[in-house]
Amino acid sequence: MGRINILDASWLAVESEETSMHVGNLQILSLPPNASKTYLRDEIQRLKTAFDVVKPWNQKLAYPSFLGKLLAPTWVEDKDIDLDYHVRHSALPKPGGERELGILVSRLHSNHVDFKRPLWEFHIIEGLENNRYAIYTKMHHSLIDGISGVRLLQRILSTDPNEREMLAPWSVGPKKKPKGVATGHTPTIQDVFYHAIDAIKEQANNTPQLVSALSRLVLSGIKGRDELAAPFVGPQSVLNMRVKAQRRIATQQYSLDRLKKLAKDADASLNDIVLYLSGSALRRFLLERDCLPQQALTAGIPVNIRPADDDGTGTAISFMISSLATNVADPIKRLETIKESTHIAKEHLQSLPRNTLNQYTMLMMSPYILQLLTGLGGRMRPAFNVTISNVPGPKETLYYNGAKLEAMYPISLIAHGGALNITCLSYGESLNFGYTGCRDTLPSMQNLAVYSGEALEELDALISKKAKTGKAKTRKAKK
Ligand SMILES: CCCCC/C=C\C/C=C\CCCCCCCC(=O)SCCNC(=O)CCNC(=O)[C@H](O)C(C)(C)COP(=O)(O)OP(=O)(O)OC[C@H]1O[C@@H](n2cnc3c(N)ncnc32)[C@H](O)[C@@H]1OP(=O)(O)O
Ligand SMILES: CCCCCCCCCCCCCCCCO
Repeated sequence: MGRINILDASWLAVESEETSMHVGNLQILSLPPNASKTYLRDEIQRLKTAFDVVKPWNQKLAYPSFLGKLLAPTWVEDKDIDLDYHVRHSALPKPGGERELGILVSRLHSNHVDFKRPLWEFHIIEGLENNRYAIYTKMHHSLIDGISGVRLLQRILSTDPNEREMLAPWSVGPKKKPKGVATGHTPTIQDVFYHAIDAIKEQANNTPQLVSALSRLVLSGIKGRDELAAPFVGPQSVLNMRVKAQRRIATQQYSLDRLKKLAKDADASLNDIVLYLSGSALRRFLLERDCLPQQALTAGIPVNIRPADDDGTGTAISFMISSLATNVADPIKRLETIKESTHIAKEHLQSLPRNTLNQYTMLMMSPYILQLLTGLGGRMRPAFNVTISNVPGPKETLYYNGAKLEAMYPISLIAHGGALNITCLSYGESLNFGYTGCRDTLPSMQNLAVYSGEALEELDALISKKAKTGKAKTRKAKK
């Protein structure tokens, strides 16, 4: 892997005692038919003694020199990885339901990874009712994002329920690269300089487009000149103070087909529906606490900028910003406002050439990164009020050594000035929401999940009614 890219380096830079920058994945599996009593213990033993450990699982950080430390660390291979440390076995207290699992995973997600070792942990959790168990995997965001995570997962798991003797997750290599493609190398000090020079050269070549896109963002923020939601224009809210180290997680599952049908009927994108459900739940949640800002909350939405054929690691995301229309009481008008806002944000992002997206992202996010580095995060206007991320996951049912993957939920990160992250990840027929929040800011965060379910019922009913009224009017007009 060697040189670390600027986006990945940013996640490392803003890591702090209160803001760990790892992400996670919670999977629920059913035990294979006829699993022995020692199935999980045996499985863990097998995983801990895996012979090969490949990227990204064997990568640890190194600071090649004093100068390297100033610029960025590099990735080196840990040739003596201690799997007994990384692979953990836990059990749930009775009755071993979703509640007990949520409490345990909230605690596991609150702990930092060890920065002297490869930046991941793998937990097998037994004692989940109805013959099931769970896997919680944690990895630093500098090594993985939602899209690379899904691609990795698809290589590890199988669509064949009868496949056995499967490799440990950390032994599954990337797909073979075509000949002639450069692979990672041991980093040298020159790499650090070349990295900086490349970045400056690339930036100079693309300056006109970048300046134009950033000016539009800045002007829309200052003058409210167009409907493009800009960073640092969202209102202050209880979600945008400083956060503490402990996390709380909540989950929610919906039928993907139901949401897609609703999106079609409402002439919206699936992502608009995700934003609508999250914004509507937040509106109700904050209204009940008498702290809904008058101005609409904004969402920071990670956008995948990874090429379709890339199965590498690290981060390849940009951000767009959309209004959540939390100041609009009428549900249909709220959805229309969100649709308009995401339409403009997408068109803005698409106006940029692909090779400028990393620089654009860094320039857009750097004031926030600076806030975080200088301790001002959560003490000034937030970059956006809440992060809402939508990750397309595997469509097929997946298995590991005969154990069926029943469900999986994304668990993400938060930072000062943004106490809540909502990420959804599809799997098969379902869209699975993971809420990650600051434990102290959001004591009743599960309500957000409940309210988003109720917002869905309400919108479903309104859109069906609208469709029926429309049809009735057409029939009448025909007569
Ligand atoms: C046992 C071994 C264990 C090992 C575990 C190893 C690794 C862990 C595994 C997984 C890790 C997950 C960890 C989660 C970490 C979270 C951290 C992050 O969040 S990083 C940021 C990630 N986010 C992204 O990269 C964003 C990606 N999304 C996009 O870019 C989106 O496209 C969008 C910009 C948000 C929205 O785009 P658009 O407006 O164009 O979307 P539409 O709604 O119009 O959709 C277009 C098209 O796609 C379909 N769609 C949309 N969303 C989904 C979805 N979630 N699932 C399925 N399909 C989806 C939609 O229906 C449209 O389709 P069609 O055109 O056919 O109608
Ligand atoms: C890709 C740019 C890197 C930005 C670096 C750190 C800023 C921290 C912001 C945290 C809020 C965003 C969380 C998004 C998580 C999903 O990717």
